[in-house]
Formats: sequence, C-alpha cells, structure tokens
Amino acid sequence: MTQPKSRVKIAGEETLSNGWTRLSSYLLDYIDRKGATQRLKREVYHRTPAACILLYDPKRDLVVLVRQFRLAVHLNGDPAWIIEVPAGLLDDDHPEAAIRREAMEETGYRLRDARFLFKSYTSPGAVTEVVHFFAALVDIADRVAEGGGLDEEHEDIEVLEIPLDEAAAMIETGEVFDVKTIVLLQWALLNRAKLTA
Ligand SMILES: Nc1nc2c(ncn2[C@@H]2O[C@H](COP(=O)(O)OP(=O)(O)O[C@H]3O[C@H](CO)[C@@H](O)[C@H](O)[C@@H]3O)[C@@H](O)[C@H]2O)c(=O)[nH]1
Ligand SMILES: [Mg+2]
Repeated sequence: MTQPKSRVKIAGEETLSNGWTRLSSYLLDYIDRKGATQRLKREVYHRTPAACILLYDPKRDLVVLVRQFRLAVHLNGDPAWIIEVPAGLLDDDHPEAAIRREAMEETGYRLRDARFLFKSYTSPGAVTEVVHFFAALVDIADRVAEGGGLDEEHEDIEVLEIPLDEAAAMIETGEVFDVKTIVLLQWALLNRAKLTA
C-alpha cells in the first residue's frame, strides 16, 4: 500500500513538557479519504526506541522473566510489581547490542545468539515508542551474574525462572498483563517444537 505522506502537513508544534521524555502538542493539516483538509490537534509522547527478549531454556523448558515496580500500573490501581520479559531502552545502541546489555544487567544471562523477530509500536495512538523483539536460547551455564538491574539507576529487579506452560497460563489468570511479555510467551508456545529440535 502506498503511504501518502503528502496528505499530512505539520502546521505547528508546542512542547508541553520536556522532562525525562518530551510531550508535544501538534497541529496538523490532514487530507482525509474524501479529499477534505482537516486541522487536527494531537498530543505525542516522544519515547525513544526499546528492545525486549524471550529467554528460553529448552533443557529445563523454562523462560527467564523479571519482576519490577511500574508506577503507571500502580496509578491505575493494578498490582504494580509486574512480570515482564527483560527489556530496555536502546540508549543509541544497535537493537541487538542493547538487548544483550539489558539481558545481562537484568538477568545475569550472557547471550550466545539473539534472533531478531519483529518490531512493534506499543501505543501508536500517542507514543512514538517502537520495540524490537528478540528471542534467545539460554542454558543454565550462561547465567554468569546475578542480574537485578543497575544500582545507580535504582533498578530493583527480581529474576524469575518459570516453566513455559506455567508462564503462559499466567496470561489467562491475569498475573501476566504486559503486552510485550504476552506476545513473546505466545511466540514461544507457537515455536517451542522448533526451539527444542
Ligand atoms: N530519572 C528518571 N529515570 C527514569 C524515568 N523513567 C524511567 N527511568 C529509568 O530509566 C531506566 C529505564 O530502564 P530500561 O530497562 O532501559 O527500560 P524499561 O523501563 O525496562 O523499558 C521497557 O519496558 C517498558 C515498560 O513495558 C517499555 O515502555 C519500554 O519500551 C521498554 O520495553 C530505569 O532505570 C528507570 O528507573 C524518569 O522519568 N526519570
Ligand atoms: Mg528494563
């Protein structure tokens, strides 16, 4: 499908907040499918790119997950120490270099091969964030450090090793409700046979 960029003209941008991440309000002139120009106002949160990874140990048939506090979840009134796949911001690194670094910092696993799967927008209605998804096979011998996150960034990360079927069942029970984690656990179920071969 052609992507008609000429149908969109940015007519103005105002920075609403410029803290950890910039929040902007845009005015855009958008030509709709009937050919009429609409002046729209849209707010966008400029999150930088990120990466996440499924760590699967085929010998023990388990996945390596992390649990940490997420303020946004807390503010919504949900249980806020949430279970996720290891993930982090690219910080200007290549996605694979970044996910190797994050996997080590958060879980203590040194990755051998990391396979790129796909990338995904996590909230395209308002947020620029794009997340690069990876998978890697790990073995108990690859755990060369404790993980737990960086002390200087006050990361307080618990490492969990959970049988794949149990982790996947936690989607249905509502214990796992982070979208990148749900996607990667479902990818693992679909590909387990190939991963163990
Ligand atoms: N000072 C300050 N530090 C912050 C702020 N927001 C985050 N940080 C710090 O920035 C670091 C980010 O850690 P990463 O491991 O690089 O990122 P992440 O938070 O795990 O992000 C991943 O998960 C998010 C939630 O699902 C995703 O939004 C993100 O794309 C990525 O996948 C953490 O040390 C965190 O405390 C802030 O507003 N102020
Ligand atoms: Mg992280």
